[in-house]
Amino acid sequence: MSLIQLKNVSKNFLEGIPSGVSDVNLNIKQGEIITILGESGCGKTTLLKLIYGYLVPQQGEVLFNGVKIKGPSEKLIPGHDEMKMVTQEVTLNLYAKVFDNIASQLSNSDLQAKSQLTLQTMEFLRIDHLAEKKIIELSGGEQQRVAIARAVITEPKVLLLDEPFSQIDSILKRQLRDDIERLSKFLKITIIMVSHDPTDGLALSDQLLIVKDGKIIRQGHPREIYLNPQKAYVANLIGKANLLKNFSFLPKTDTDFAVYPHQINLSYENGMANGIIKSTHFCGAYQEVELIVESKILLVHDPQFIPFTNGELVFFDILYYQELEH
Ligand SMILES: Nc1ncnc2c1ncn2[C@@H]1O[C@H](COP(=O)(O)OP(=O)(O)OP(=O)(O)O)[C@@H](O)[C@H]1O
Repeated sequence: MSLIQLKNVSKNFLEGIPSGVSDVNLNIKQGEIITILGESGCGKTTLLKLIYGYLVPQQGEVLFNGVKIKGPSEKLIPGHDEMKMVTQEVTLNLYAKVFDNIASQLSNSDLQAKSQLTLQTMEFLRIDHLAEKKIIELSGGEQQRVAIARAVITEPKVLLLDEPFSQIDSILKRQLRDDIERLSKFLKITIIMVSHDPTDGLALSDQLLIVKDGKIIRQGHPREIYLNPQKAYVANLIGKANLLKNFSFLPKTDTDFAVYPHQINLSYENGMANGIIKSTHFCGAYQEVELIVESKILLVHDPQFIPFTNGELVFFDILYYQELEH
């Protein structure tokens, strides 16, 4: 059975103009990690707030364990009791210590147990060394972990994270990804997060939800969606894919194709077609090359770091591509 169900849920902020989300159907099982992906303004945060009970749908219903979720006007403190939401805004007490910020979520009925659980939670999120520091003295990434610790100390069934990776560098990202996985695995918390960076979602999630213009247009395992994106929007969102349409080197067909930048091979010697180098940028594991082909730009990831010069003629081969649906 689903832990959370959205049935034909719509929330429109502006009458007559599409905004928010419309006609969303969704089932989330306990213990899953879900990532909501989509371009800016497509309705990701609105979806999260509807699940939490911060917003009330104009149509349809949101159920938790089969029971309709109450909206903010029906509750003293808005938000479902068995869920916790961590947003990008700092909701911590900036001038209080880390320990106190986290412990404040627990009652004072057993002070020893309160202290012990706070310590355990800090250890789990690897912030115990920060216990005596004030929030204002922490980096954005450290504050993020404190906010998560504060959210999970009361053992919610669901943790909603709005852009958890937005403030942190790539090393901390790995650690936070690992923490999120451990929260899901060991504490069995269902995690629903919003991200604009597809790599976070691809690495972590049991399910990706791809949102466009307020609608879930695709839902499934990251691997399945990556290998068969079906739509240009999806392919571009999750892998910066090039849309292959009306190129002379393609077979004459009505079908459009998407090709990820690493699926194009560049060479000076030969290839299926040629193009002109527009730019190259070093990106660490590869160089990102913009290639002008028949007046359009193809984005290519070249792991060989061929020392191309702008304006040069080069050949390319497409190693593999994905067929798109109409
Ligand atoms: N309180 C509100 N009043 C009016 N319009 C709103 C409100 N909240 C959101 N919207 C509009 O609804 C749409 C979806 O907003 P939402 O914040 O859910 O998008 P998002 O996908 O999370 O965007 P981003 O990635 O930029 O945070 C946007 O067009 C936004 O302007």
